Amino acid sequence: MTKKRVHVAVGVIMQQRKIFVSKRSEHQHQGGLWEFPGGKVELGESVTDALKRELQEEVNIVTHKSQPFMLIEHDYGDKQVCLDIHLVTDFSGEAKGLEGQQCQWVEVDKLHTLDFPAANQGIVTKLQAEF
Ligand SMILES: Nc1nc2c([nH]c(=O)n2[C@H]2C[C@H](O)[C@@H](COP(=O)(O)OP(=O)(O)OP(=O)(O)O)O2)c(=O)[nH]1
Ligand SMILES: [Mg+2]
Repeated sequence: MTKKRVHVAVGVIMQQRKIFVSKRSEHQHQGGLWEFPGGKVELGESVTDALKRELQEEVNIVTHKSQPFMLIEHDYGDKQVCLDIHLVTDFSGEAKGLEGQQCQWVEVDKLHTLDFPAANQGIVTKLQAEF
């Protein structure tokens, strides 16, 4: 059986050494864990466009500037993900959860204290090494 493989645009929204994270709802894949907002890249859509669309839909911000940060391939067993992670360095609007999800700004130094999906370990390590 071929496993589902999804390409996900993920945004690390950073402002003054703090990063905006949201909690995945219990019924979602990897539910109840913290995440960097984002979602699936749709057919025919660029990663940048997907990122912009997802961040607007999920956390209310309009992305003005983003740059590629890292790419992570991870196999959860039931699902294979390719996380296309981008740093969002310029945006407008107040970041807040538009889908009822819990959200918070967290200091880079404290990221490791939150529970993230396994695929995110590398992101946390790289962010703490670089910022
Ligand atoms: N957005 C996001 N997804 C992550 C992270 N880490 C991680 O393993 N994932 C996985 C969980 C999901 O399997 C997948 C993202 O799918 P999603 O549920 O956000 O997709 P979506 O926003 O398009 O939502 P939907 O179509 O399912 O309603 O990537 C992360 O930091 N952020
Ligand atoms: Mg999403």
